[in-house]
Amino acid sequence: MSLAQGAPLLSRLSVRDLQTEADRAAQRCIISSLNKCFPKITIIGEEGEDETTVASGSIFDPSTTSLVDVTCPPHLSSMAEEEVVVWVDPLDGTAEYTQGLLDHVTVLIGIASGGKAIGGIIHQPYYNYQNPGSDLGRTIWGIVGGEVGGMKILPPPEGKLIVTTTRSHSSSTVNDAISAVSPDEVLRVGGAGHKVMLLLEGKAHLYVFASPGCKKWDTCAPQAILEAAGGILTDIQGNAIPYDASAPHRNSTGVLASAAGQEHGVYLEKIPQHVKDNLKA
Ligand SMILES: Nc1ncnc2c1ncn2[C@@H]1O[C@H](COP(=O)(O)O)[C@@H](O)[C@H]1OP(=O)(O)O
Ligand SMILES: [Mg+2]
Ligand SMILES: [Mg+2]
Ligand SMILES: [Mg+2]
Repeated sequence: MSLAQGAPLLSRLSVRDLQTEADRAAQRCIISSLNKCFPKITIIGEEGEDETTVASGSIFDPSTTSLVDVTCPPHLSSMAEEEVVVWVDPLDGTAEYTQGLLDHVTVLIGIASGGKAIGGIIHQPYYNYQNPGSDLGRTIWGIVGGEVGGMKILPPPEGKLIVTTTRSHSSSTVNDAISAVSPDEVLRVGGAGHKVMLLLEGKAHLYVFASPGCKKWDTCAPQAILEAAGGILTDIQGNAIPYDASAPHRNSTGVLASAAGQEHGVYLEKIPQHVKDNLKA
């Protein structure tokens, strides 16, 4: 089914946390398909486990895609299937999706091993939806220590600082962290996947989110692609985010991500102590 078909069937998990039939159907499709091809991996999806046992009807076969032609970096080539943890966000940017901001929506599949993000896919189903005649949708992927594909990586403009952050989960702590880095421009857009894509496309230098709202399925795929492209994603204290299967789902200490070539450590030092203290693990 298309994502748009799910829009009317909206559930409300909390005032700030929505779920649509599109979230549930996309997760059923992705997890059924991955389970079929890779029965020994651990898959953790945003929308819970009970939804994943029933196949949605459309199952994809990864062996038919061009990704199988990609050379695996040597440090990953001997990994056992059992070591792999896949974090699935079937629809990132649900709030924006329900409001018709379709280009903020992404599908995130993050691959981890040894607690680290090692690979990721960001699918942006509605890319170009406002440009009739252009190809609709795009899929970006990356392997840490290997290649990035599906888009041209561009550097952000020099001589200014553009920060991207949440548009639907703001707070005074979120805003204090942004002010502290003195941005020239702030892009408030939806979705963790979409914001990291702005870093990859050279439209923003930094992604600042001093809030516990993001989860591992929001950051695993974007982090892997960003790192493959030379960028950095940590929590707001500068610590690595753990992606092993027993890690808490919530990124309780926030997110700071920087495009390739940016001084991640310098921006971390600018985040005020009261913001860091508000986001204790
Ligand atoms: N307070 C929150 N409650 C639930 N999900 C959140 C919250 N804050 C962030 N998220 C998730 O992180 C993503 C990025 O946040 P934001 O767009 O606010 O920057 C959101 O699209 C949402 O993912 P999802 O849409 O998959 O539920
Ligand atoms: Mg959600
Ligand atoms: Mg999400
Ligand atoms: Mg989601």
